[in-house]
Amino acid sequence: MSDLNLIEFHASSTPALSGSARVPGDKSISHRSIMMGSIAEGTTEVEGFLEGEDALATMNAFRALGVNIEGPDNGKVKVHGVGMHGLKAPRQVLDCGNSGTSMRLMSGLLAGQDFDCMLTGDSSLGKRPMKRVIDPLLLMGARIESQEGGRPPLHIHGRTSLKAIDYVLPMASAQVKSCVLLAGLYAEGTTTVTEPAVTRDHTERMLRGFGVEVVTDGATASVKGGQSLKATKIDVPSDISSAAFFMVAASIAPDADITLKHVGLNPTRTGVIDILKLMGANIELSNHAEVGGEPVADVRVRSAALKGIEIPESLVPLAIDEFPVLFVAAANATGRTVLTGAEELRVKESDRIAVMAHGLQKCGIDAEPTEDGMIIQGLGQVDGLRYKATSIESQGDHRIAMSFSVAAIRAEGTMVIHGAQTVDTSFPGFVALANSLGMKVQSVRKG
Ligand SMILES: O=C(O)C1=C[C@@H](OP(=O)(O)O)[C@@H](O)[C@H](O)C1
Ligand SMILES: C=C(OP(=O)(O)O)C(=O)O
Repeated sequence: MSDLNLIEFHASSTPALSGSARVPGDKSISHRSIMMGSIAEGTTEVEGFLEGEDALATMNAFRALGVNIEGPDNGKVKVHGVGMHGLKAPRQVLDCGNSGTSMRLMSGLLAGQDFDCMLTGDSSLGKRPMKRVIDPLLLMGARIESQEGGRPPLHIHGRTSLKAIDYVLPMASAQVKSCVLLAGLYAEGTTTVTEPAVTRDHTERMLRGFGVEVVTDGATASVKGGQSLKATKIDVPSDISSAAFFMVAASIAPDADITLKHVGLNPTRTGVIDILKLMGANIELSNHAEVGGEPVADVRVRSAALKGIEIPESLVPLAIDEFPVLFVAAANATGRTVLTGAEELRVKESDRIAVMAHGLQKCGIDAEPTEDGMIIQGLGQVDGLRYKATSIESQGDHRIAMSFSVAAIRAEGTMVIHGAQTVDTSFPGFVALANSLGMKVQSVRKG
């Protein structure tokens, strides 16, 4: 489905953005609420669950594993946990759709079950590397078969005797860290993961919320096998990765003042705010609170004269999903923006370096892809429209479709974005919300 052109976005420029909005729930936390709720004892109640295709793929997979899950109903979900050893062999292949998080985290959780299962996904997921989770799981004693080069589908053979490992992650990946920690719950001994740079820590936080002891010490997280999870309540904050589109939109629009409500501000996710502030963005936080172990706040963003910067590499994993839209910010900044140390962008739903550079070049922007990043010569704060609108292929990647909808704010003409149905993976209702803030995005059904 991801390769088809079922929906086109027609996006055009707008001078002003105003109002306030609450973007949907955090995708990473929504996935984890289903996974941990399923293996917990008791009923976990979730609020603010993201009803996007990725999180729904995780939900359907756990239903196929015998878990009774009620909802989603306006973001409310009830997961009737079956306990650590209550999952059942699925009768069908588990379809992870477009979602790397589903496949990588579920691999860890399923490696220690006493049944076999198959994990598959769409054509975008079919190209993504799974060797990064297979390698540590094999070290733990799991039995997993994959396609050539460690690609999906994955065949996970039941194995109830995993052994704990001390694993140093070869790349900064919260998905791999989480996969190993979830497998560690089923292993004999204490499993330790060390990361080369700070990555999102929702798994560690949520495991603690379910009563599991997770020991963290600097770059290392450890979990002892054989612990059980106790059901809890989870309030999912708004997804900062979805809010990021409007942070950039309001920064580059000539006359903008918007507020994004109840945004998750876990410090392992706030790189986008730090980077935009370094570029000169006008961002203010208020109403700080904590929900279910995760910090949240309202984020007010006003127009600003952005300037190009060298993005500090330490911020890369903390903003990993926001680079497509940060490239749009850079295109509208004065001077050169340089991103390095971001080779992980090449193995997301699309090669986000190649696809974004190509699209920006089609708009007439000087964007030079490098092996691990991009160099963008921003067009700066000239009045009026900055570059030309063009036609963009989403390449099965929601963040590409939404980033070019934002780029249209400063483009001359109508940006036509093909295959835009992919935004439903992470941001159902994107078009309505964007238009409510003053953006001009039309969703056109094809065929
Ligand atoms: O753990 C998670 O929920 C995620 C981790 C990141 O992936 P990597 O672990 O591959 O960096 C991110 O890109 C993805 O959208 C969600
Ligand atoms: C990379 C992403 O997700 P996933 O890896 O779960 O497909 C994303 O949402 O940008």
